[in-house]
Amino acid sequence: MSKILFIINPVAGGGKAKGLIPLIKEIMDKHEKDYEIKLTTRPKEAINIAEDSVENYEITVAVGGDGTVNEVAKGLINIGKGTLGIVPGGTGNDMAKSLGISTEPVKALETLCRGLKKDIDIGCVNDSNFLNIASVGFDAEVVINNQSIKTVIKSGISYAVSVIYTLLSFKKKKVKITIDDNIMEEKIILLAVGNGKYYGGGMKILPMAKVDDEYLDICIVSNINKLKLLFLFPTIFKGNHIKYKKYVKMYKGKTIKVETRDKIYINIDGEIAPEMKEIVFSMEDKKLNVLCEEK
Ligand SMILES: Nc1ncnc2c1ncn2[C@@H]1O[C@H](COP(=O)(O)OP(=O)(O)OP(=O)(O)O)[C@@H](O)[C@H]1O
Repeated sequence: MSKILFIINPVAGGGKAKGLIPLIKEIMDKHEKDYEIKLTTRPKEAINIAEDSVENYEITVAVGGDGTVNEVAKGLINIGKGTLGIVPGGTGNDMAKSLGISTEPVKALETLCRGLKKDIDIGCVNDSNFLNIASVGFDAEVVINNQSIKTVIKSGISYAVSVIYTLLSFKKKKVKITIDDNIMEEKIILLAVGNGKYYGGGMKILPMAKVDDEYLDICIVSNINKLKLLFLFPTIFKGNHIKYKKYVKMYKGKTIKVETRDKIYINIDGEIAPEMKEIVFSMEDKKLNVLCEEK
């Protein structure tokens, strides 16, 4: 029988992940699973726990939000072994959504017990890996602005305030984009590249993306004024922005290069990387094995 390790981030979702411990025990005992639970004590510790666990546990489950999933995945990718499971317990659970894993903990735990696995693609952006989405432009600045805004506004409204603030202060970025052999010059609002569909807490920015198709999906938003952007923004939640072809262009590719003289930041699975002038998105040769809802 596969041994399962649950790595729980006790602060994820404001304590929601930690509150799932009784449910995890109940469902694992019901299915007579051989499992263990470990709690992280500090940021990034999940990477080391995952690295150390692969020899003894076939399945390592991240219980938390996207930050916890990324850390556990990083540990497994570093060692090149093991299977990742996810029980969503964070405020943002975009990776789970991109994999079709339910954000309802009972369903997510049943998915684990069913044991369906698939190998998913691993994205690469300069020297970093990403599983879900890496992006430049508007949304990266929203994340940066939200870091200071949320110190003043401590509720969920801080993100909406940050979107409006960024909309007012944002300057379009002049970039040269090369998607495989296709070169274009654009003044972009944003460019998102990914394996998964969802980011930013449930926005379906790449509706056609498949985590295992060995292609990166690309969304470029350009040629749009701020007022129209304000109306376009809510359509991203359901993936309807792709209908507005004058402003939103969708591509698939293997290698995407972005060059600019402007100041741009990258949002890599929700973490902001320092400013860069040249960004190359590509696909790793290796894959990550995950427990999922369907093959
Ligand atoms: N014991 C701990 N104490 C404090 N921080 C921790 C601990 N364990 C993990 N972390 C950090 O908590 C952060 C948030 O985790 P995660 O994204 O899973 O939760 P979240 O509630 O969805 O967060 P967010 O509000 O950022 O979306 C991660 O950056 C992780 O490194």
